[in-house]
Amino acid sequence: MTCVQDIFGAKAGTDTSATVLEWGMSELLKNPRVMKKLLEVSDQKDIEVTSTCSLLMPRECREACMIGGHEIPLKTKVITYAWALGRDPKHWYDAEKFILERFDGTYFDFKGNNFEYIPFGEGRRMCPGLLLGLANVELPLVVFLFHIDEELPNGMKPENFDMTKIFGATVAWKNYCKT
Ligand code: HEM
Repeated sequence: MTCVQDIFGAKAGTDTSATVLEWGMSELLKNPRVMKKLLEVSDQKDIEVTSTCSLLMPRECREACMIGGHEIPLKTKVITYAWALGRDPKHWYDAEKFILERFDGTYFDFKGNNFEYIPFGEGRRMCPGLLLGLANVELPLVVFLFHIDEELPNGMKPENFDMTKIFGATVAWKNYCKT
């Protein structure tokens, strides 16, 4: 059962938005092409950015079933690995690259209808904070876009921008404190 502590204390409502925001800003700094394009379109339409930052979604089987040829008994705990789904080359070209245009003209949404991309989970236990989470991310990101210099400081090159990750329930920046 979800409780108030889950929302405000135990990070579901805070770490998630902060993580998406951090990675969104980092990806934009690392990919000047995307940043430039977003700046161009930002006057014309709303900007929508989501990302898979909660990686592991546990479920318990209500009935025995088969998954990928494996028999899964009743009450087995199964964990959906959202990170791997979002990078599966069966569904995504150049999956490791930050290409926002990949969603142009596709039917994908992020509301749990397409299992290839489930940043907010899916089904009855999907994220109840979806709308607040979007606002938490989109508003600061737009402010960031309007105020950021397109170039990195101190002659730093986008290709040297360190994006090393640490995997847990969310993805953290490994070298967060290093400059
Ligand atoms: C961009 C921001 C956010 C992302 C990417 C995100 C993502 C997720 C994901 C993937 C899950 C697991 C869903 C599943 O198991 O199917 C989840 C659950 C949850 N999220 Fe979020 N979330 C975000 C923001 C928020 C906010 C702002 C709140 C509350 C204010 C919130 C509250 C919760 C709660 C309470 C759950 C547990 C739901 C349950 O177990 O029934 N989330 N979130």
